[in-house]
Amino acid sequence: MSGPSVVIDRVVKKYGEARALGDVSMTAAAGSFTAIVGQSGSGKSTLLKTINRLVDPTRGAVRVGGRDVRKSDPVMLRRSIGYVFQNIGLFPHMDVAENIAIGPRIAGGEPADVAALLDLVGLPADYAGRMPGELSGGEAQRVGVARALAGGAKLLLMDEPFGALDPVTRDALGKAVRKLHDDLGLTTLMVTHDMAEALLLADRVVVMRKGMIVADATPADILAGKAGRHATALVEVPLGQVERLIALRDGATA
Ligand SMILES: Nc1ncnc2c1ncn2[C@@H]1O[C@H](COP(=O)(O)OP(=O)(O)OP(=O)(O)O)[C@@H](O)[C@H]1O
Repeated sequence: MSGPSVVIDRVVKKYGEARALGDVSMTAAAGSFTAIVGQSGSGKSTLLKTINRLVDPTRGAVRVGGRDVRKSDPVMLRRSIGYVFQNIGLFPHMDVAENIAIGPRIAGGEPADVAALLDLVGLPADYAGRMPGELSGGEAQRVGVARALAGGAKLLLMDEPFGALDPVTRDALGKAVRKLHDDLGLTTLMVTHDMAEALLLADRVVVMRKGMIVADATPADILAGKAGRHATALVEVPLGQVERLIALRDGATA
């Protein structure tokens, strides 16, 4: 069974007079991988947080699996939704196993299968006994993903999950998360600043600007320039870099 669909239906979020989201609508199909990109302050994190009720919209509705999230208790809702963010915030005084298992333990549900979860995120079983201070940034993010999935969540929200990592680790972790998404049949929404990462990992890319969605298209359509000028402008940056690198390589080998 795949993860639930997510529907954002004409959502507005105001902080006082400031409008972080203005009449935003989108649908993430069950089992899809959606990337949300856009400049700093465009509303990406706010949009993601309306799904697990860390933010309640001023107007509009959010539905997960067809159910309005306002009908769910926020704590129960968050237990059913995995959430990974930058600098994941592992508990420093607990070892990796305890960090992964904390959600199900507090909820009083089935204990987490720590060994299976470590395997799922590509960490050796003996990492269970390590303390967070003994992990690299990439390893800590892997533990964060394991913790997010420990309660059996089929919906995964990720907010700049690889933001603090070097490009090689970032690429490896991106591929690992995409594989996990496919193997477990998750629905995944990932906020990222990085258009190249979004294009390479997601089925669909949503571009935000000033609290609005200005493009919503497949990577192929965005790369073909069919998704409007804002999306095209964001693609030109990585494509331009690739072209310059290739020219540099060809110049060096000529
Ligand atoms: N709790 C809050 N109180 C007041 N304003 C807020 C709050 N959270 C976000 N904002 C404002 O809402 C707007 C959107 O913020 P948001 O964090 O969603 O953007 P973002 O696209 O995720 O940015 P970044 O990429 O920098 O994380 C910004 O102008 C921000 O200052």
